[in-house]
Amino acid sequence: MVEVALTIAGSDSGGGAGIQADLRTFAFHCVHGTSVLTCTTAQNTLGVTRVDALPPAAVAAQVVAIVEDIGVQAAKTGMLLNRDIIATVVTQVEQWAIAPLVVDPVMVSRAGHQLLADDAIACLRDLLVPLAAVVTPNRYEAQLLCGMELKTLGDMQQAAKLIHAFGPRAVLVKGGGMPGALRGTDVWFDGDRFEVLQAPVVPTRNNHGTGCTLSAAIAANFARGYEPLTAVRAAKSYVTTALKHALDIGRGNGPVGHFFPLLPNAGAG
Ligand SMILES: Nc1ncnc2c1ncn2[C@@H]1O[C@H](COP(=O)(O)OP(=O)(O)O)[C@@H](O)[C@H]1O
Ligand SMILES: Cc1ncc(COP(=O)(O)O)c(N)n1
Repeated sequence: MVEVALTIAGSDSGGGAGIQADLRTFAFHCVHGTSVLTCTTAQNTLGVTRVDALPPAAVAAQVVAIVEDIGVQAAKTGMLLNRDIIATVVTQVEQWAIAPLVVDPVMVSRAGHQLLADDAIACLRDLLVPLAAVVTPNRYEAQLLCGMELKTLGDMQQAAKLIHAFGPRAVLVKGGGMPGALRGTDVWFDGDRFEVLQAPVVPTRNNHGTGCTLSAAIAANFARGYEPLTAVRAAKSYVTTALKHALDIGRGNGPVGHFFPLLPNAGAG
């Protein structure tokens, strides 16, 4: 049997993050990737210059086309942009019982461009996050979701607990935006136990798409039947290796190297 995963996310014209990173990650994990596009971004390694939303009806129609015919074993959400798209995604996820769902609460790009409207944060938190098997905020997203500043490992743990209270089955607070050694450290909380997932810090500026890749890898591992924490550990290990083989392209933050074993001249970036 071929496992199928779904990504509901935005397009990154530069190919480093968003739908493009998700589909490469699914392919690496030998999972068939289906995709629901929410918006296009004109984007490269330096930043985002334009964002265009798809009509909510177009988002809904893509979901229907996939689930009515193909079916999915797991899904993830990425950039959802605005309240109308979030509401549409919530309706579709509930109607078709799409699960397990990984929610990557994408809000700001690596280069600081806002990817989610201010008035959509509460909507994401109250309507979509409770449907998640795992929600994966980075430092800034965690701060916006729970209203506290994250500076230490203890802060990451407290934030994970606060975000868990919004209703997801588990929370992974990611450390890519944290200072020092915490940069490679993520905190898992499932309501029962905390786990600190540590990886050595990879010294590269080519880190575009790390969060998208991580959440897509978790979804791919879910599609393959992994238990949640096992899926997350394997996904983190994949992202660390992909970061080590990041691509030194463009003048800004290059993308992680999704197909590192196949790269003839894979460098550390
Ligand atoms: N320089 C780095 N070295 C090692 N791991 C990293 C580094 N930067 C990010 N990560 C890891 O990549 C994953 C994505 O995290 P993060 O970069 O915070 O997400 P986002 O792209 O959403 O901001 C996490 O597992 C994080 O620990
Ligand atoms: C379409 C899209 N989705 C998500 C991100 C976040 O990715 P990153 O945090 O690596 O910039 C992005 N930049 N663009």
